[in-house]
Amino acid sequence: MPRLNDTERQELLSALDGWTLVEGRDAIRKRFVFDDFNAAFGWMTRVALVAEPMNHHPEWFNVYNKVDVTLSTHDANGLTRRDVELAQRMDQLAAGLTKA
Ligand SMILES: C[C@H](O)[C@H](O)[C@H]1CNC2=NC(N)=NC(=O)C2=N1
Repeated sequence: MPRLNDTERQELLSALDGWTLVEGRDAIRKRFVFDDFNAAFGWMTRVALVAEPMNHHPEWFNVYNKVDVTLSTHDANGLTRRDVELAQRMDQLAAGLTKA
């Protein structure tokens, strides 16, 4: 899986909602804030069930109602379409559950 080229970065990454580039690494990140731990962990569980068959796994850190997610493709040492796909699936699964 090739890393995103400059054109793809401009098109695909700018279309993502709330994801930002990580400094010093070719990766994107987003903080999801839920009502409580149950909502956060329920979402993480649903994401896990989507990520596993994609064979694409998030780096994430959860405290109570917050989940900090970093996406990058380790095999490519940077961002690929797989990261964009997983980011979109995460956003879909979080729709209506996250706080501003
Ligand atoms: C061997 C296995 O296919 C790889 O380690 C998979 C698993 N999950 C992965 N997840 C992510 N985020 N990037 C990868 O390159 C990756 N590779």
